[in-house]
Order: sequence, then structure tokens, then C-alpha cells
Amino acid sequence: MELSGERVGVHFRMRGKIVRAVSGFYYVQTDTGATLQCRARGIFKKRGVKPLVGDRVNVEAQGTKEGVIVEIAPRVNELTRPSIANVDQVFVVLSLIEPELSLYQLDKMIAMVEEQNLPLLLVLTKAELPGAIEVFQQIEPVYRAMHYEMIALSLRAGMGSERLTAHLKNKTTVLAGLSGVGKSTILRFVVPGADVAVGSISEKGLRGKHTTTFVELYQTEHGFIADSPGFSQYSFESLEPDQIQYLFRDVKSEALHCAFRGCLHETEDGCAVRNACEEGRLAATRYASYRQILQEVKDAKNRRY
Ligand SMILES: Nc1nc2c(ncn2[C@@H]2O[C@H](COP(=O)(O)OP(=O)(O)OP(=O)(O)O)[C@@H](O)[C@H]2O)c(=O)[nH]1
Ligand SMILES: [Zn+2]
Repeated sequence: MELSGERVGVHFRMRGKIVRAVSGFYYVQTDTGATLQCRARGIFKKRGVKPLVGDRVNVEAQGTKEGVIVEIAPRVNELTRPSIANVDQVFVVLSLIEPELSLYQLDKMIAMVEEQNLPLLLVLTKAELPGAIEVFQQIEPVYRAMHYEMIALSLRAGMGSERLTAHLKNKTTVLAGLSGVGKSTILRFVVPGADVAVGSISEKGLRGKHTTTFVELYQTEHGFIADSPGFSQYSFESLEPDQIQYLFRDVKSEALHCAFRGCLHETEDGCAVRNACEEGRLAATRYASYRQILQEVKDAKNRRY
């Protein structure tokens, strides 16, 4: 292996990205294409800084396989579930059928990503199965109207794959979605040779829920991608009920017209959001998702006090 970089004393200093973190070891993919198993310099611990997967770092290579992280570049952002830094976008992955699409789940995942202020792409899988495209055609316009892009994907039938990979270019992408929707299948497609487990839902059910506790960034042709175990356990518990409307683009824009101060846009007569729903300007399914998440947040808050 050829190492290149700046020579500092007997060490080479290189730039790279942490792609995996396991019990105190950080695996750094260097800009020269090597992967180094690294420890972090003690100073980070003293400062209370924990290197994260996704961090851009400077390493001092020690030989061709190991190194020490000596510097961490300032983070653009930091997700907590999964724990990953410098994320550019999230692919929200759901299956159109098997398991059947839940619009509540879809809207909840969109709201999670909105809370993180990240761009998203909606990826609807298993599009070749009978009845799937009809579901897609029904819902896609609702989301397009809010400027969310939605792709019908079937890697089995070669449908939508080019659009999917085009979105990966020069980005660090996180896949979010419940078990069984096809995230591993996507990973294996965009990262040929990646060691990703794919199994049927029932097989996994028999073995019990498999738990992946660490995140890994895989390098694709032009970017990085990570699966996100744990994303689905996300809750909005740190939010106040009146903040939920801002996670729903359509509710938010209708709420601008609501004359009631502090309105949560529930059952109040004359509420602009409720009116918009009744008059068909706001999709009933979206309003239902908003109301359900709002209720969950209110319930969680009541339990705290
Ligand atoms: N019909 C059809 N099945 C698919 C498609 N993509 C994935 N599957 C199947 O759906 C099942 C689940 O796929 P996975 O990729 O393991 O799903 P996952 O989201 O990674 O699930 P976990 O590994 O449990 O997180 C597997 O049996 C896949 O073969 C598709 O486009 N069409
Ligand atoms: Zn209102």
C-alpha cells in the first residue's frame, strides 16, 4: 500500500473520515483510500470530546494499518440516534407493501428528519409487487406538493435505482426505516461487497430482533452511506406540543392563517388548519398524523409532571 501525506517527524499526517467506532478504536478511511485503525489522542477525553463516526479527522499514521487521531474538524451537525456527525441527508425508507405502508409512520419519520433540519428523500420500496404502484401514485402528489421527492424503488425489478444512486453523489447519507423495508438490500446494492445482513422478516422474527449497536459508514462510488439502527425508536419528548406543527410543512403553512393565539390546531371551531383539512387543502391523512403525534407529545408531557 502506498501512503501519501505530510511527513511529520517519523509519522505521516493524513486527512480522513471515521467510518466505524468499536470499543475505543476508530476506523479512519483516509483520503488516500487506506483504512487505519486508530486510537484518539488523550487530549480529546480530557476535553470531553468523543470522536464520532462521520467526523473529519487528521491522523498520524503509524505504519500502514494504525494511527492516532490528532485533530477533529468542527462538525456541521451531529445526530444522536444513530450517533453520527456531518450528515448531509436522510433517506426515509418504507415499503409500499409487505409490510403495508403506514402513512402515520411515514409522516412521523419525515417529522423526525425535519426536527434535525436535514434534507430528505422518500424511498418507497417493493414497488414491483402487485398493488404497490397504485399506492405510490395515490400518495406521491401529496408529498410532492410539499416539495418532498419520492422514489418508487424495486431493486428486484431494477426500478428507480438510477435516481437513488444519483442522490448519493458527494453526500453522507443516513438510511432510516423500520425493519424489513429493504434498507440492507439498498446498502448491498450501493456498496457491492459490503458485509450487510439481509434476511426475510420471518427469519429475523424467529431469531429475535437482531440488534446492531454500532453505526458504520460505507463508502459508495461517490459518497458515504450508513444504516441507522435505532432511528425508529425516536420520540419527540424534548419538544413542546406547540412545536410539532413546525415539523409538518403543510400544517405549518396553513397555521400561518390561524387567528387563534397558541392554537394547537385540534378541535377548535374556526381554526385555519382544521378548515383547510375540511376543505381538502390539507390531506386528511397528514392532519391525522399531526394530531396523533401531537397527542403523543402531550401524553408524554403529562406523564412527566
Ligand atoms: N419484493 C421485494 N422485496 C424486497 C425488495 N427489497 C427488499 N426486499 C425483501 O424484503 C426483505 C427485507 O429486506 P432487508 O433489506 O433485509 O430489510 P431491512 O430494512 O434491512 O430490514 P432489517 O435488516 O431488519 O433492518 C428481504 O426478504 C428482501 O429480500 C424489493 O424491492 N421487492
Ligand atoms: Zn389553529
